[in-house]
Amino acid sequence: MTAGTPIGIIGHGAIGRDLAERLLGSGYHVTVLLRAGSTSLEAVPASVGTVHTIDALIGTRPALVVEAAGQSALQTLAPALLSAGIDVVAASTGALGDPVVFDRLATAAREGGSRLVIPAGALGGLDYLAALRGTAEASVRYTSRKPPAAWRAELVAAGHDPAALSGEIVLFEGTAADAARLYPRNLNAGLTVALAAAPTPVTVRVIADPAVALNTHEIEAESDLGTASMRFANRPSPANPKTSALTAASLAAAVRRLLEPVVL
Ligand SMILES: NC(=O)C1=CN([C@@H]2O[C@H](COP(=O)(O)OP(=O)(O)OC[C@H]3O[C@@H](n4cnc5c(N)ncnc54)[C@H](OP(=O)(O)O)[C@@H]3O)[C@@H](O)[C@H]2O)C=CC1
Ligand SMILES: O=C([O-])CC(=O)C(=O)O
Repeated sequence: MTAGTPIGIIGHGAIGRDLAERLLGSGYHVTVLLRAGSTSLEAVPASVGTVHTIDALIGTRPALVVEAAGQSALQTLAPALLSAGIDVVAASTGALGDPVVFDRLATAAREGGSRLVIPAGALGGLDYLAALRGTAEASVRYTSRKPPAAWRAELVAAGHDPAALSGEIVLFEGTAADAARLYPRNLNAGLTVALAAAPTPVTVRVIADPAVALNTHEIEAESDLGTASMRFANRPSPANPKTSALTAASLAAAVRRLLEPVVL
């Protein structure tokens, strides 16, 4: 990285704001894409550039762009960046559960000579899951376990009082794609696990658990190579309780990995 290397970020919410601070601190020049009239504009510091269109972001000639805005932003904005030869680091990986979206982005990257990068986000251990490819009898289970406060609306809709749960409630069990579609702001991590482990099948469970205080992600893998059990207990972002504070730190690590000469 040379000082002042331009980086783009889509979104300036809990993740985008934290990430921008981290990148500024490392000497990058940051430009944020926000919709005109967005309330997030108020919190953008003077040291960060702002643009309102994808063409204007491309015009800043970013070394790469990080999406931290939501599944629909990834789906609609990433193709133009990838086609223009700009690598995109995607936070909202859940959008890739739709095979049409996945193919559109993969085609844009192939044709533009760029890469769509899937970061670990709120998790870790993706290298282990990727290594299972081609291994017999492999299976992976991912469990998202968050405090009832993170699932207030869903619990009420299912007839539960979020403040009075005596034990865990399984809200969902099924595929990562269905989980990411049903819970677009909470279950990107399940799709990240599925992308890393593919074609190993992944079962996803979503649990509201009064016994946990943190956003907890559990990954269990079994195969001919052995077993793995990983657990990440993340503090929520102060700006958004659905989002783990780890996510912005993980995106900053992904930027370093892509732009610095020694790759971990
Ligand atoms: N991979 C992972 O492990 C994780 C992924 N995520 C993903 O990251 C996303 C962002 O999380 P978080 O920062 O907590 O969310 P926030 O709601 O705090 O912030 C979202 C930001 O994106 C902006 N935004 C939304 N849509 C667009 C758009 N089309 N164009 C430009 N800006 C847009 C919002 O501005 P405004 O609405 O004012 O326009 C806001 O600034 C989540 O929705 C989720 O998809 C989150 C946690 C973990
Ligand atoms: O940040 C988290 O704990 C996970 C999350 O919201 C997501 O996967 O979308």
